[in-house]
Amino acid sequence: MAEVSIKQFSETLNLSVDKLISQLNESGVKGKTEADTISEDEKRTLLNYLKGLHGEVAEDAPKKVTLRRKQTLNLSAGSGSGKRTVNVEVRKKRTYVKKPETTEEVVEEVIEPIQTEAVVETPVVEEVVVETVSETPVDVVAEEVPEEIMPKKIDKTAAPEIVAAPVAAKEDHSKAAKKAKDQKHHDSRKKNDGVDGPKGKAATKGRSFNEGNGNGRRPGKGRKGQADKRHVAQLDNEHGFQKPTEPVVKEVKVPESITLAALAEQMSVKTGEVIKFMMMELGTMATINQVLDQETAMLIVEEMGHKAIPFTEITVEDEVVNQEYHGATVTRSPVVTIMGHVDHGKTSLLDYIRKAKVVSGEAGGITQHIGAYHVDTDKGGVTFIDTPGHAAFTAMRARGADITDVIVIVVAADDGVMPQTKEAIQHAKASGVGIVVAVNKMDKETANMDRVMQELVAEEVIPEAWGGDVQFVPVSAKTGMGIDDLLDAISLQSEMLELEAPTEGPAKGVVVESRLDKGRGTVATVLVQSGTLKKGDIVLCGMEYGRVRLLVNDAGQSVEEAGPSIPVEILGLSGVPVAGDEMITVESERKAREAAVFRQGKFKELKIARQQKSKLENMFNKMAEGDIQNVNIILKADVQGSIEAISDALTKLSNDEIKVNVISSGVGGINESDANLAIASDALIFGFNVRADASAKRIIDSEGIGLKYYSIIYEIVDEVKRAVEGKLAPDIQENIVGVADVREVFKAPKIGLIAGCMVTEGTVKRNNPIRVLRDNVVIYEGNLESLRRFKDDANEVNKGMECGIGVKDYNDVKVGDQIECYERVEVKRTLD
Ligand SMILES: Nc1nc2c(ncn2[C@@H]2O[C@H](COP(=O)(O)OP(=O)(O)OP(=O)(O)O)[C@@H](O)[C@H]2O)c(=O)[nH]1
Repeated sequence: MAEVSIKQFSETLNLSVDKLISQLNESGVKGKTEADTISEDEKRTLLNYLKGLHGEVAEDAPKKVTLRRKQTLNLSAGSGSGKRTVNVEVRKKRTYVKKPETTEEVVEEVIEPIQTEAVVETPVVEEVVVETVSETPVDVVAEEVPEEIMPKKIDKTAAPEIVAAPVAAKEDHSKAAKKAKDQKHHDSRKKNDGVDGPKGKAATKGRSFNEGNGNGRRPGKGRKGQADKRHVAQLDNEHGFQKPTEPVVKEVKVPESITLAALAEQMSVKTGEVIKFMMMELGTMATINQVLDQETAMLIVEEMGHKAIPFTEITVEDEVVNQEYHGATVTRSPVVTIMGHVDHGKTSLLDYIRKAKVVSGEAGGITQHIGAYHVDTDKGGVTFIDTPGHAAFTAMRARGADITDVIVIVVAADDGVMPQTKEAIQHAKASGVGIVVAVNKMDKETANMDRVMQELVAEEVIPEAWGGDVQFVPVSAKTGMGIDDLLDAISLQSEMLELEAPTEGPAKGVVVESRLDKGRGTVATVLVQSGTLKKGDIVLCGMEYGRVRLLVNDAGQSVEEAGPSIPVEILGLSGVPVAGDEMITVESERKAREAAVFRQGKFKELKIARQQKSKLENMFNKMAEGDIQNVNIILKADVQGSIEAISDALTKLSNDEIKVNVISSGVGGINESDANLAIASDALIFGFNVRADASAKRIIDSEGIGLKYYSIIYEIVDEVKRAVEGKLAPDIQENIVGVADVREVFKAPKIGLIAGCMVTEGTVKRNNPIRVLRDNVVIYEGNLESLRRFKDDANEVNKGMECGIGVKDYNDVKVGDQIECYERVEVKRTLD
């Protein structure tokens, strides 16, 4: 806590400077002036002194906080003019003892004795004290009793009011203050409960209104409260502190954590009062911005005379995500992912099953690729995820979508276990999903089932035939041999899983594929997991939402609904969701939109955090601090030679503390799989003379992956080297300023080849260097010879405009190429 001056502290305490100084003197903190600061220790000394003065225990003793609750009931007895109303007051007192060393709280309940004229114990569950407050014929109350003296009608549900404890005016101040303090716990609410003010007779012995505030006014809301408050304040000022009093009991919602200032605002009191209260009652020095936990905040609220209601903040998103899924459950089809080494026949197998089981069964249906399809077999339905490969599986799992029930590992009988087979086994084992092995290409002469079995045993995949629990099925995607057996094996495997899902209630599913279709807009393939998704439903899909305009099944037919384990395309989303995003139906579009907006906001925060982390500079800065030991790099390049050279050079930069790993490399543009791998392994992507394709760009942008393009080997190595060494010299940053698509190529007399282009991104500038890209690979680097709009020379051409480009010293531009215009900027790098 920052030090405050005596003057500031006196203002916080609502006390004159002189009074505070004199109290400090008395407590032993001598020689303070207005401008001096007061330390925490000095405040504590003052607090202990004042507590001693109030007859309270010193600071080290357990702290006691008392909470009271009072309820008033209205009982009627008799009838007609003899009808009597008896006000019953139930009091409950709860004392928390806060021990100094521990946070343990001892809770004891005591009965508050009330001085009354007639005390009767009633058989209520809680211990009860009943006080006869008024005896008035009910019938005459409204008309005949003047408001001034009319007993306030009791509303059983009304919250009690509070005023300060009245104290006999003639008592000397110190005595009065002591009494006020003593009686605060006993009396403060008793007089303010809204049942006081009996006609001409004090409800409480020896504490009539006249005696209490000396003005004869009935205690209640408004002026009475102020009068009492003033009075007590005056008395309390003798000691510099006054118990905060509020005329209205508020229901204060207390979240899991709240700042002191926010809590004060909720109670409509000044922050100073809460600080003072905490100091006096809890012996804690608090600041305005101090965050209080729910328990402490509730204690303060209750003790300051309000009603604390604990609550956990529930966002629309929580509400939407945690909705109940109910209804009768039905057995659902298993969801199968096929994995295996390249060329072992994954696609052929999927195609064979699809052709055999879907097209034949659905005459007229147009088979289309939607990323998943459902087949019916004699043993029941099976849903195949039609995005073979580990990348898709990893991408989904990276997003927390474990949709697969069975993994089929395809191993070519003539090739055996290969690196990606091992990888597939690892993926399957990591996900805990059951395996079925399809030994493919059994039609080939060189097929060797035994060899495959032996090699898989070495990978701890033991066939049933050899006493293990994995079914091995010999198949041929070429001849169709064993395909039915494979489907049977899948059904058997899934029977053991007892797959069930509710068919009613809100639908829930996972996005398997998504794209932006020119004619149809956003198209997402969703695999429904539970409930039934219907046309017209409102859905929340990752960060997108919308009303389902159309549902299309895997045969290209429009359908009305889709139940568990059925894949369907949905149209009508606000944007393109990402594979692996969860889809849920939401009752209203407003809620769906709010949840989507909330997620977008949250995502931005995450993205910023990730971007910060994935920036090369930050990565290396962190390394300098010794945080990061491994730097993972995915390297894509135009030719194999560059990959080898760069990989070698980068790996050699590793030292004892830092390891530079090129975890994946390859020839060609940066694709979706590279981007997913970067997410999964927290890697940076380096593109050497290659660019990211559209889908990779989408992931890179949305996930904030670190991506850098280079065209000179020594630059890439040098930059990493400098960064590793922590010498972040000024950086030459390359910015792509414009991209133009080549639409036509024609020969102009004297000038040479002219590319008729459309600028698709940014601005193409006459004087900037350019590169020619073919299929996302750089094929030429140079400058512009000419840039023309119609017949005129132009310095710049903006996005959406056509232009003619002549590339200097290059005559091989073709339709479909891209001309990328870039600039080099020197960016000063700093270590922070
Ligand atoms: N003889 C024979 N050839 C097969 C069989 N299954 C697949 N092939 C052939 O093997 C080659 C690779 O098959 P794909 O289905 O493309 O293999 P894949 O595992 O999907 O390959 P990637 O998609 O590249 O990973 C193709 O030439 C197929 O015709 C089979 O059962 N018998």
